[in-house]
Amino acid sequence: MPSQIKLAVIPGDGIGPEVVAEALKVLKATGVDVSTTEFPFGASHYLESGTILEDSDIDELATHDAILLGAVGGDPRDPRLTGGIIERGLLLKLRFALDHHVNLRPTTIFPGVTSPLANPGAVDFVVVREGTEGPYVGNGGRIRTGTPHEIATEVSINTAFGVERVVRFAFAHAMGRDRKKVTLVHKTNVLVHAGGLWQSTVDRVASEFPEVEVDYMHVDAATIFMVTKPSTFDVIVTDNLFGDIITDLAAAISGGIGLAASGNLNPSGAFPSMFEPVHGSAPDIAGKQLADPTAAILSIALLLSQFGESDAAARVSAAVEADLSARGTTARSTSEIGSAIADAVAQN
Ligand SMILES: NC(=O)C1=CN([C@@H]2O[C@H](COP(=O)(O)OP(=O)(O)OC[C@H]3O[C@@H](n4cnc5c(N)ncnc54)[C@H](O)[C@@H]3O)[C@@H](O)[C@H]2O)C=CC1
Ligand SMILES: CC(C)CC(=O)C(=O)O
Ligand SMILES: [Mg+2]
Repeated sequence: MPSQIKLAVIPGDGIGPEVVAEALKVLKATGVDVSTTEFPFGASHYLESGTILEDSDIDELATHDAILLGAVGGDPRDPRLTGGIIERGLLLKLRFALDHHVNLRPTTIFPGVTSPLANPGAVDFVVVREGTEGPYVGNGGRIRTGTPHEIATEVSINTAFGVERVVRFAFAHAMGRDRKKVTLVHKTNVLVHAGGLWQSTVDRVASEFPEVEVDYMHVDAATIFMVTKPSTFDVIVTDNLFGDIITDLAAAISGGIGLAASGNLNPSGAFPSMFEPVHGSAPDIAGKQLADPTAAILSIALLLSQFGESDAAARVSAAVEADLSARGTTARSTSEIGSAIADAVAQN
């Protein structure tokens, strides 16, 4: 573990800078020795400079111990930003280049938080989403464009190597949890090729983890059980696309997208891991101090845990829990929430 954590900070677009500012307040309040370097990448930087993320930028980011990212994605009405040019050229490019093959997304209902579910029961699961493969790799194309016979493909990539390493991570992660259960979420009844690889990999890896209970659920059914009986899940392992979709649902059932933290992990440590809220740049509320910074702040707790700073991580989580319990109905700005949590961390 480094004596000082060198953190690269990419505030990004929309509410990204607003929530990152609060996350950094809280990080500072922990007293952990962290140096921060801010990078301007995002939609505005692209519109000003014409570049999104150069290879040299990645090299520079890779000299850091970790990355904190707010969110990226510019004004959806701007024709220069269509096709997710920033999301793909910045966020996905970074995840791929820095080999963030584990996208860890914990889901829990904190005390005092109201879930929209009628009977939430116990909600405490973590989604282990594959982060470097699936249909997000850009393997596709369009032919006969502009004709009624246009063909578009978006081919999902699933390698034995890529699937096995994330499945292994999920089982190892389950071993550190009370319930020790892994559920593969996929669509093996239709996506038989990719699904077959995922299922056979889970079966093989499972034999090395006899203490772990293994389950399978089709992704459509998983969306039912996440709402009707979320206690079904402990560790979910799934591909990049399904993981993206079900973690927004997971965020919603646990009290809101503004509470959902994530880590894009490179477990080998060869590259810096990247911590970010699950949400996007939320252009509908950007610039108004309406965003909940809790997800970004909880991403700091994940970051601190990753660096063995378990005491500081626990102080951040405890301060968030206390703040959530006391929220009531009084509206507070992004900055007011961040300052309250930072003050609580500093006092503990
Ligand atoms: N990791 C990233 O950088 C991500 C970027 N995006 C990008 O963000 C842009 C907007 O995407 P959307 O699909 O609208 O998803 P979004 O997550 O930005 O917003 C969905 C809804 O949740 C609300 N919301 C999001 N974060 C919130 C917070 N912290 N507090 C309170 N409310 C919050 C928004 O106001 C909006 O109503 C797009 O350009 C998209 O591609 C989307 C998801 C992840
Ligand atoms: C914007 C996408 C590239 C990513 C996303 O929605 C996510 O990682 O949750
Ligand atoms: Mg998403």
